[in-house]
Amino acid sequence: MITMKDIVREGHPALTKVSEEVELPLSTANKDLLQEMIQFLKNSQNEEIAKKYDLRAGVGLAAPQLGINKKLMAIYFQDENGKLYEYGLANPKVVSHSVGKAYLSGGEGCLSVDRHVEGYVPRHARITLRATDMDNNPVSLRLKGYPSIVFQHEVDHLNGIMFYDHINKDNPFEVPENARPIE
Ligand SMILES: CC(C)(C)[C@H](NC(=O)Nc1cc(F)cc(F)c1)C(=O)N(CC(=O)NO)CC1CCCC1
Ligand SMILES: [Zn+2]
Repeated sequence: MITMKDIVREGHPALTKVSEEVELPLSTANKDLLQEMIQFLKNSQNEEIAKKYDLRAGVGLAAPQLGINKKLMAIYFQDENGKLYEYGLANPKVVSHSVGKAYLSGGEGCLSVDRHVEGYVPRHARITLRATDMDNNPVSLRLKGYPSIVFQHEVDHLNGIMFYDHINKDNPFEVPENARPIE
């Protein structure tokens, strides 16, 4: 099972590399990896298991965070309406996005960053994301709000981008042009 010791931390080269697209249809190995990544997120949100294995509660995980530079990412969380987002995705791509921006009013963190980095992380408010899921089906997701932020955070990892790369150096809490806060 994946635990925190398997998650590489900032400074590790895998986090700043552009990852490779994976061959389709997904190999058994890549399917198993996506399944393990989703299981980590589920475990991390289970109080008992998280306590037993000292896991940080995570909503998304990208393969580079395991030192694996493949375009594979896992998402697991429920939005404020209780809608479950459970995805193991290969070769995700943001194919279109809104002009408008959005940011989490509390800023962002990262399972690979063991420090608090303050400031707003401006992202696209709405995106359309295309990928292949674990059953080798093409998926096209139209996302907004918190889900849009989570997916963008993970896709960034596949391109070697960390959340703090988006924070305005001169004024971390500057509200980006036509951006809206997500509470
Ligand atoms: C870095 C961490 C603070 C652990 C962050 N969790 C989070 O934002 N909140 C959270 C977690 C839960 F499990 C349940 C819940 F309701 C809320 C997170 O998982 N990530 C994912 C990550 O590091 N991926 O590489 C960071 C988030 C920042 C914005 C989107 C994802
Ligand atoms: Zn992260």
